[in-house]
Amino acid sequence: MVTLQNSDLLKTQCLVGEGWVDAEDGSTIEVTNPFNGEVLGSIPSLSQSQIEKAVADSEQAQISWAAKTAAERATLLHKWADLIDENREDLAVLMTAEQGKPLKESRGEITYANSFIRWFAEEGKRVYGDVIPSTKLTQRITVLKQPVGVCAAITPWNFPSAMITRKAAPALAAGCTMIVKPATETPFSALALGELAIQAGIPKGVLQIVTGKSSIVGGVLTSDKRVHKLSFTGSTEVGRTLMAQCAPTIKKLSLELGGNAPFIVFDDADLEKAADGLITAKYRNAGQTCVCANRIYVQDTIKDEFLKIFLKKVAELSVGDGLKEGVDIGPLINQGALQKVTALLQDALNKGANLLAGGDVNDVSELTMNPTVISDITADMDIAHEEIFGPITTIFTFSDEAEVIKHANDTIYGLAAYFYSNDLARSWRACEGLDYGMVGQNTGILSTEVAPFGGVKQSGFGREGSKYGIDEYITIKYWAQELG
Ligand SMILES: NC(=O)c1ccc[n+]([C@@H]2O[C@H](COP(=O)([O-])OP(=O)(O)OC[C@H]3O[C@@H](n4cnc5c(N)ncnc54)[C@H](O)[C@@H]3O)[C@@H](O)[C@H]2O)c1
Ligand SMILES: O=C[C@H](O)CS(=O)(=O)O
Repeated sequence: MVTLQNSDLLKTQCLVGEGWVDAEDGSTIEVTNPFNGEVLGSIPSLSQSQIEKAVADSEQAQISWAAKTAAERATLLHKWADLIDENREDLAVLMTAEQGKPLKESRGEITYANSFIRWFAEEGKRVYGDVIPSTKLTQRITVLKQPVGVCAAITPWNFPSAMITRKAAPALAAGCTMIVKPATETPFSALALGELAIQAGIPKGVLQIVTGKSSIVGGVLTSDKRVHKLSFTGSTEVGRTLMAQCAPTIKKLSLELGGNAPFIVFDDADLEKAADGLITAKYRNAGQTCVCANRIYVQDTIKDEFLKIFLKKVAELSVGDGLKEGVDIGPLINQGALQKVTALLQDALNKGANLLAGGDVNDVSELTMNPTVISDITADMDIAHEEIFGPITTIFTFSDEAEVIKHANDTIYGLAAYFYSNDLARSWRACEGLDYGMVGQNTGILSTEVAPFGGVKQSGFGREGSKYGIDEYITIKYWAQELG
């Protein structure tokens, strides 16, 4: 079990329009701690009719929620954020227990998740329309911006809180209501956020958190014509499925999908900073983030010097139970994840990659993989093309700038890319040449609520955070008035 200061935060029921409920047939899904396999509790597996009822309640609640002023909604959102701040340690402990990431990262995620609530509470007050000069003296043209209405969100396990508030905050600020289906691996973080939303005074039905079989919950949320928007964060494979399921009802979509980030170290880079940046970009959340450095391209003339610096830092990483202070790398989320990562590693080694560090499971737990580094990666290796989603650094070598940009872009994904260089002209060539939604220069982390987060190509579309994020939950209405 997990020990919390505020026991109200461990919710084992779903939050729907009528309040906290069990599955009508009593069915449940167990939730385990990936570090030690301990059962933390269980959550309901709601029925199709319960999800349909949630949609009806969301539609009803949206009428009065949208009738509030943006300032009134902001007050409630800030109260929600205040309660999240007050319960940050408990929320972090709950997240580490169900997801495995180190406590310091969980604390950081709660702060990051809360930043979206604070940001969009204020952005909701700036949903401005337009008055357009008409071509006729007797006509007036006005552009109104209004909330989309009932929205749905389906979110991943790797950021159990931030991926929810990155959607719910702009939706609620805009006057929409939202039904969230969190990953079944990490529901408690989502349900705790729901509890605090209710405590903040956000009316029942405005934010609902539902759990159950993905096919049942997702089947309703993607097909019900009363749901006007789906925001999905997860794998590209599932994104394709959900996009197709939403097509018959022409839903507004945001898709934040998979990544395959290149990380380029040019010969003019500060190698110490590049090594630090790569540690962050590769090993955060045990490599289980959509923006993790997946392919590391090091210019041949500085490769040996860079590897010497980097491998020293890798050796200093601490692997263990995320609930223990000082741990840098926790477990992978489940056996399937470990098997996928291990298979990618073995395939690379079988095809000639060199093992420079790690390569095995740490005996502290069945799912904790030691930080691993392999070099001499070639295009015939699966790891050169697939999203690794594990703590494996793959080192490629290059000589020519144009060549590396071409290789960096040779993927179906287009989420994040990174490069280290201090040359002005090269920086512009690299940033403009990299076909990605986000580019980090001389940094290994892009997470901030003030900038537009999202991808191109098969990493999806739509943007979250920034002044752009609220547009995903807004419709534009053009009003022509003939006064003559
Ligand atoms: N672009 C981003 O912002 C971003 C952020 C985090 C994770 N991701 C991506 O997510 C993936 C890892 O997360 P994951 O394993 O949870 O992804 P996933 O796609 O397996 O699952 C994501 C969510 O979708 C649900 N789901 C799965 N199949 C479904 C279906 N048929 N119908 C309805 N819902 C369904 C899951 O239960 C979960 O809630 C990686 O590819 C990662 O790159 C992307
Ligand atoms: O994995 C997905 C997250 O969006 C990464 S980040 O924390 O937003 O950078």
